[in-house]
Amino acid sequence: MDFLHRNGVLIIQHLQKDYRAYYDFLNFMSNVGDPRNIFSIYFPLWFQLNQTVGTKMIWVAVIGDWFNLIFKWVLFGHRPYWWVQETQIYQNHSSSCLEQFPTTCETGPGSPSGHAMGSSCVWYVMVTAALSRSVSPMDKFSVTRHRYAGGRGL
Ligand SMILES: O=P(O)(O)OC[C@H]1O[C@@H](O)[C@H](O)[C@@H](O)[C@@H]1O
Repeated sequence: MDFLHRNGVLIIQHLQKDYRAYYDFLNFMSNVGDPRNIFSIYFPLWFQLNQTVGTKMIWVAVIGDWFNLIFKWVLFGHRPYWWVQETQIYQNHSSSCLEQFPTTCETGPGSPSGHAMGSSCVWYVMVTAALSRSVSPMDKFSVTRHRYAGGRGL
């Protein structure tokens, strides 16, 4: 497991150092996808616009959270932010310093990340809903054009 955590820390450091310029964008994406928005914003909003998408949203929240809870019980994983402080593998106090953010200050088991699971589900439902809304008018147009061309024997 130490191998996995050590590489996780390296990846976090790489992201925190080399992608600092994208901080605002990544933070925005993370906040928009925050699963807590499902109940207060996305479900009521999407249910008015499209009941199927609204229902999908609520199922994603319930099933996703349930799976995350089960996985957390089974894996009971460390969080990188406390693992770097406690592990003995870094010699002479050379442990890495990781920057913390309000969303990473959690006290429960860290693996798998509920935020990552929830956000990807939220983004998946919203992007597929947006794509199907934008693709449908084009499909209707091409079907109409095909029929028109067929009717004229073209
Ligand atoms: O399991 P993680 O990654 O710490 O994320 C859990 C947290 O994810 C956040 O997105 C939710 O708003 C919190 O309610 C939740 O506790």
